[in-house]
Amino acid sequence: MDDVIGVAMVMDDVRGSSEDPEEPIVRWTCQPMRVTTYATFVKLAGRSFHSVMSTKLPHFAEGEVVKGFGRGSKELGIPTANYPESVVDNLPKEMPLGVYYGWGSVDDGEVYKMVLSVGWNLYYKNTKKSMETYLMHTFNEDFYGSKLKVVMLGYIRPMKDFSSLDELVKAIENDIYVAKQKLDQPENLKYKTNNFFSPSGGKGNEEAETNGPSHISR
Ligand SMILES: Cc1cc2nc3c(=O)[nH]c(=O)nc-3n(C[C@H](O)[C@H](O)[C@H](O)COP(=O)(O)O)c2cc1C
Ligand SMILES: Nc1ncnc2c1ncn2[C@@H]1O[C@H](COP(=O)(O)OP(=O)(O)O)[C@@H](O)[C@H]1O
Repeated sequence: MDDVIGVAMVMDDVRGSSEDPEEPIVRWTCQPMRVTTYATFVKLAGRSFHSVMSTKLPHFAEGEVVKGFGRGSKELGIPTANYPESVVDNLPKEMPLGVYYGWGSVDDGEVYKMVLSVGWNLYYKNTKKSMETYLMHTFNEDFYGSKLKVVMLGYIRPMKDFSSLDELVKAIENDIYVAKQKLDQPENLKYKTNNFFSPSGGKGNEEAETNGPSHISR
């Protein structure tokens, strides 16, 4: 097997297989992966992630803003507008959980830069998947019940479990910094004026046709 140089991390369920009460319930093990060169391994791993992203982004979503867990503004100083389950359920299953950047608008108003998390909020041990958007604008009041439109354009990082709230806030602040830079790039800037954000409500796909498939959840 001299052509096996890749290693895949595999999660094993080891419940009941050990006398040791300290033994974790699951254990990560390394298993060989058959590839001929290191370059192929890197290419395959990178390509599978990239190919998912390039077929799923841009992702256009639209829905009513609903109440979340009431922790965003109070604890973090970063309010996040939550989508209802119907919109979350419409996300393509293959789309990785994590933090995305893009553009967003409320009730067909101005279009702002945004960061959005998709996941289970590991820090809070949530059991329900959520989609939470922070729009980079200071609003005079809450907008529960309003229509939130977003286009997700790029992926920043996976969701993480932090040991303190301070670390979570710092990570989100860094996401905002990254998003601001990315969204100023011409290939992302052009989505700010996409027909999707007009009151007549294009699907967003018109512009995306040149960039590959896109998906909308309403
Ligand atoms: C850009 C961004 C990144 C986030 N990253 C994480 C993360 O890595 N881990 C995590 O547990 N929660 C993360 N969150 C979710 C926050 O924990 C969440 O916004 C907070 O729990 C408020 O929830 P609520 O608005 O439903 O009350 C992120 C949220 C945003 C907007
Ligand atoms: N810049 C903003 N981005 C997102 N939501 C905002 C913003 N400013 C005000 N809000 C309001 O704050 C709400 C989120 O507050 P938050 O404390 O996270 O509560 P919840 O847990 O109910 O989502 C949003 O639903 C929205 O009405």
